Amino acid sequence: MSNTRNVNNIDYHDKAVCIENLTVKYGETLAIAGVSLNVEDGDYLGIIGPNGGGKTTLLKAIIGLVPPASGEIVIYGKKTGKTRRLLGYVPQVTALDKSFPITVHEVVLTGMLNPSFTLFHKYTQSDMEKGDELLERVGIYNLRGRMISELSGGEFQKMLIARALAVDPKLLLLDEPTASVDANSREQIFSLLNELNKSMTIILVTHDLLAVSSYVKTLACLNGKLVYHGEAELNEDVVNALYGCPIDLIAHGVPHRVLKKHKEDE
Ligand SMILES: Nc1ncnc2c1ncn2[C@@H]1O[C@H](COP(=O)(O)OP(=O)(O)OP(=O)(O)O)[C@@H](O)[C@H]1O
Repeated sequence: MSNTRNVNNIDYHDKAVCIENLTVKYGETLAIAGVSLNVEDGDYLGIIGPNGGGKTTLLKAIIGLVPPASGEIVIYGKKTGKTRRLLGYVPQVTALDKSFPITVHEVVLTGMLNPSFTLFHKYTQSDMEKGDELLERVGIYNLRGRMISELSGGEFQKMLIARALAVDPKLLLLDEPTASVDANSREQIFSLLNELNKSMTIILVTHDLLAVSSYVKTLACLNGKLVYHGEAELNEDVVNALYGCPIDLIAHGVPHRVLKKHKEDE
């Protein structure tokens, strides 16, 4: 993938994400191995898999936060490192300090900063207005002056989505945006993501298997390597390869048990 057209004559500008044979290590720990994955422009991809399966690592590699040990990633025809203005990122909330003394509006404004900003950066009036518009868009304008320590889980996630939208991304990446949110906020977040998907590609890492069939367009299953990539309806073999145990899923909006019970459960 040294240029934007490979031997198969695929134009990488047409794709949101092209990942070829990606391996990422942390020291001696192999986090993901040999992952190849193409994401179409306009897709809404869900990534699922067990704890430690490499989901967060894959997102971080796409963003350029962790370097590949081998393999290549191209985002809308650009190599990682040159894609900042294309990407919006909603990290796992556990990676953030909720006690930091900052308001909701101020957090959203930080999404507009580029890496060369100084401590004395002054936002313009249009930055301030854009911050307000983004808060309106995610439905929490009324909370603009509130300290982030005083937000519910759902409000916090909506604020992070607003911040990620500050660069007007073509690709929005979210790491478990419905973790620790109530059922009502969960619905609101998925409805917001559906709306956003009309104008941007979305990649969503989730443990929320209920969301998988109901909301996303395509699905990738990661357990160190890519076990499955395709339509958003799982079959027994894939779930078994991923989790190796019975698990509740929603298919066509109807809860059912995808795998047979373990012998000891009977
Ligand atoms: N900073 C790090 N240093 C060392 N090892 C790491 C680091 N981050 C992740 N790992 C390891 O890499 C592997 C993949 O982790 P990763 O967080 O990507 O998985 P995940 O699928 O997102 O897990 P979870 O569902 O629990 O969030 C795990 O073995 C993890 O322990």
